[in-house]
Amino acid sequence: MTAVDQRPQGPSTPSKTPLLRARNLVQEFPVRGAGGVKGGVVHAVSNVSFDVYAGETLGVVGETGSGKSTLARSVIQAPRPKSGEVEFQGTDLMTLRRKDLKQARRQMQMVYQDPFGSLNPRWRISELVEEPLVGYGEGNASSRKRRVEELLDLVGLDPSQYAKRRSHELSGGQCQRVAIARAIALDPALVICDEAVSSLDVLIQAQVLNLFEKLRRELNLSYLFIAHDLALVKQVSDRVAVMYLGQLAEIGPADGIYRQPLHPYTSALLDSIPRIDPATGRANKPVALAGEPPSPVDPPSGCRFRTRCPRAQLKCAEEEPQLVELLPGHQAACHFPLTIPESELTRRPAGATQAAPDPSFARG
Ligand SMILES: Nc1ncnc2c1ncn2[C@@H]1O[C@H](COP(=O)(O)OP(=O)(O)OP(=O)(O)O)[C@@H](O)[C@H]1O
Repeated sequence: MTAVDQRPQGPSTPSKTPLLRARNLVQEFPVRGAGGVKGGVVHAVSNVSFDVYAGETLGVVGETGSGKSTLARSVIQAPRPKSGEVEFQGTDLMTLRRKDLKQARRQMQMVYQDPFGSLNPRWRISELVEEPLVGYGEGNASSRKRRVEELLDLVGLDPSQYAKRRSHELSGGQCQRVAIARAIALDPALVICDEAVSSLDVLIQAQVLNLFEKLRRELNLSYLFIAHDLALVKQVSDRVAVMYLGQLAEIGPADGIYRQPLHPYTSALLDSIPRIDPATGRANKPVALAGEPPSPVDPPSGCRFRTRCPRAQLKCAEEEPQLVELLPGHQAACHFPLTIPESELTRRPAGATQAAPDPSFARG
């Protein structure tokens, strides 16, 4: 993968040094066959590189099983990736010892999908929010009590009403606010949201997304925001990374990705959701993405998307496409990217043409 500068462009550029720098991340899991016999590996994340800048939200989208959660867990080294580089606030996480990793993890917190499952039902809300502070030896009982009240206020839960309750007395949205209070308790720089609003209904989703945005402004947070819902990711992200079968298909400014997708996979994903074309203002007719992703145990040679790609040619089976910057700050890994207007073109990958595709090469 070409390690080009992924700095976000334009006036919203929050900072020039990446807060998080991931390069060529690889994560694989052994597969057990019948009787526990070793049977190959799941290529869950293969050579993924990206940056997250201070104050920005990088959205990560892709079908189920594309490796989004594994990518997030690889970043926080849980478990450590098989290979690659992860640099956070200038520190190489891959070589840190357990004790130092714990310190680094103060600054990188996760919010998960299941708001109920992530909270111990026997504990009071105040104890749940206090737990990370206790775990890192922060303050004393009275300073922690004040901090817990401040945190509950920050996430929109009145401490006098909620501190003494338990999670089963709260709604899904309120539980997710508690999970967010826990995540920000130690003043992190990065919060990784793994489908953090996916289980909430639309109205509550909007409220929790507003909360994320408010916290980003007030606490100068950065987010790695993982979701399979493209519309939702667009709403919150400065930039978006599109994953397919463990690899990045495309990464770029959110507006660019949605207005001018370069990778046929991104385009197919966008076609599969009801949306308004920003250029024409017209609603599309959603078209389901054909076929199933191939097995990550035995991914296709060359481009992993070629078996479902209407533009595939022989080259796609023979050569793995590298991420190449085709528009400012906008990269795609495709030998035959979608047409780019001449006026917007920055650089074409060597040998790529816009020739008519031959789908007969789209074989598994
Ligand atoms: N611990 C594990 N052991 C074996 N395989 C795993 C493990 N964790 C993930 N995988 C596999 O790795 C691939 C990527 O999974 P991952 O959960 O990262 O995808 P995802 O994009 O987050 O999917 P979803 O949207 O469904 O959460 C899948 O094929 C999954 O089955």
